[in-house]
Amino acid sequence: MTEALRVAGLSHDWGRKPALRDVSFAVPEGRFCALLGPNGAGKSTLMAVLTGLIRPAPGVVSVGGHDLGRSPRAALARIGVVYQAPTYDLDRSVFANLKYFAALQGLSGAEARERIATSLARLGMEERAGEKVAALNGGHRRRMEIARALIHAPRLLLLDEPTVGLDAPARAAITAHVHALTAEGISVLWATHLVDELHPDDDLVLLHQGRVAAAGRVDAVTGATPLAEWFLARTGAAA
Ligand SMILES: Nc1ncnc2c1ncn2[C@@H]1O[C@H](COP(=O)(O)OP(=O)(O)OP(=O)(O)O)[C@@H](O)[C@H]1O
Repeated sequence: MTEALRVAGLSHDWGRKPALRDVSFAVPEGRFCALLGPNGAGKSTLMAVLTGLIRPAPGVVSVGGHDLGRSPRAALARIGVVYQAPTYDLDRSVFANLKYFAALQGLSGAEARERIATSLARLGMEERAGEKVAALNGGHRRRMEIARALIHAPRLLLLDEPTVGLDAPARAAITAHVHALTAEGISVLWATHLVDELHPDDDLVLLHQGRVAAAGRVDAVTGATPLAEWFLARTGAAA
């Protein structure tokens, strides 16, 4: 199977504090991979490396066959990112927010409009294009950010705890929308500490104290044990 992402032997220290230790895993094309870990496990640090904020050494991170350390531009062009902290202009419309991002990607005119419409439709947000972001609820704001991350047609979508602060129905809707993207061949790496966001046939990378503590298909790695119980037993964290 072709790989959308490969991480091989990644370590990172914040000063003298180790945050990631020899992290290795792969996300095949068209798969939803949950990066599951309790607070402080290293999820955001890993996302910072994958999005180029911390540059990895050559040979450590490969995106669709492009080495992030050697060819960051080619690697990053294949990635869409939804950061943990929201980033949008509240006083402008959904369309205007996406148009601004499209322009940053070098897209304009009819092509930009078409990409914006397609991206919003994927998240069930086409009806809201003309609404001011300030008028949207938290779930719709997040869906707008996910649509925005898809405008440049990335093959890999990275999301860092995208449902933080949302109520249960909004979390369920966003989780379902992002799972559905894999049917189009988009690969997803979804950082979370909430086990109910994972499906049994998803891939899972369990990060604990900066190390990969388990990896594989959710149902295969957990066996007969409920995921919440399995997670608690391995990390001591409440799910
Ligand atoms: N900018 C930073 N400077 C110093 N230490 C940091 C920085 N960012 C993270 N750390 C430390 O690195 C470790 C991993 O943190 P990280 O934020 O990557 O974990 P996380 O799994 O994303 O946790 P959370 O779910 O709380 O966001 C923690 O010990 C944290 O204190």
